[in-house]
Amino acid sequence: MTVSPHPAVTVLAGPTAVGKGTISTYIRDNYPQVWLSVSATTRNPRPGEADGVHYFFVGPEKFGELVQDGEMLEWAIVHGQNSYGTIRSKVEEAVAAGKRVLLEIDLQGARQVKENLPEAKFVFLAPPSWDELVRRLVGRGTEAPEEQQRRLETAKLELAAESEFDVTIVNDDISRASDELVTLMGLTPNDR
Ligand SMILES: Nc1nc2c(ncn2[C@@H]2O[C@H](COP(=O)(O)OP(=O)(O)O)[C@@H](O)[C@H]2O)c(=O)[nH]1
Ligand SMILES: Nc1ncnc2c1ncn2[C@@H]1O[C@H](COP(=O)(O)OP(=O)(O)O)[C@@H](O)[C@H]1O
Repeated sequence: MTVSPHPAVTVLAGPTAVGKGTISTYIRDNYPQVWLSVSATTRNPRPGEADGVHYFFVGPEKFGELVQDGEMLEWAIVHGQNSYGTIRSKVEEAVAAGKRVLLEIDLQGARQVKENLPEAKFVFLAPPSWDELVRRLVGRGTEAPEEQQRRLETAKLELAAESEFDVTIVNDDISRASDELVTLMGLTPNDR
C-alpha cells in the first residue's frame, strides 16, 4: 500500500501548555486553506468563544448521545474534567470536499484516531525544553498551583509518547512552527 505523503487528515497533539491552542488560533487566523476541525465539548464557553467557531458547546447529555450514536471519531475526558470529541461526519464531509483537515486534540484522542483512521498524519508538538514548558504553563496563569503540578505529571507521560508520532514540530516560535505544520500538510504557507 502506498501512503500518500500528504494525507487529508493531520492530527496535532502534544503536552499541556506546549501551545496547541495558540497554534490552532494562529492557523485559524492566518491560513484559511486549512480546515480546522471544531470539536464538541462539555466545558463552558470562555469570554470571546463562539459556538461552532471554537467549539460546539454541548451539555453532558447531548455529548453522551453523540458517543452512543457512534458520531465521534474519537473522544476523551481531558484533565479529568470535561469531555471533548471530534464529530466524525464533519471531518468526513470536509475530506470529501477535498479539504486539508487539522485535528488539534489530546494524546488519548490521537491514539483513537490512529485506530480509526490510521492513514492520517500524526504530528507531535514539542516544547523547546522542559523548563520552557513549565514557564508556559505557569505563565498562562489559568490553573491553580495544585492543578499545574497535576498537569506537569501528565505532561511527563505525554512527552514520553513522542515516538508514537510520525513527526515532531518544536514550538519555538508560533509563526515558524505553524508554517512547518502547514507545509507538512502539503499546503503553501505563503498562501495565507
Ligand atoms: N481528545 C480530544 N481532545 C480535545 C479535543 N478538542 C480539544 N481537545 C483537547 O482538550 C484540551 C483542553 O482544551 P481547552 O478546553 O481549549 O483548554 P486549554 O487547552 O487548557 O486552553 C487540549 O489539550 C485540547 O488538545 C477533541 O475533540 N478531542
Ligand atoms: N512559541 C511560543 N513561544 C512562547 N510562548 C508560547 C508559544 N506558544 C504558546 N505560548 C504560550 O504558552 C502558553 C500555553 O499555550 P496554549 O496554547 O494555551 O497551550 P495548550 O493549548 O497546548 O495547552 C500560553 O500562555 C501561550 O501564549
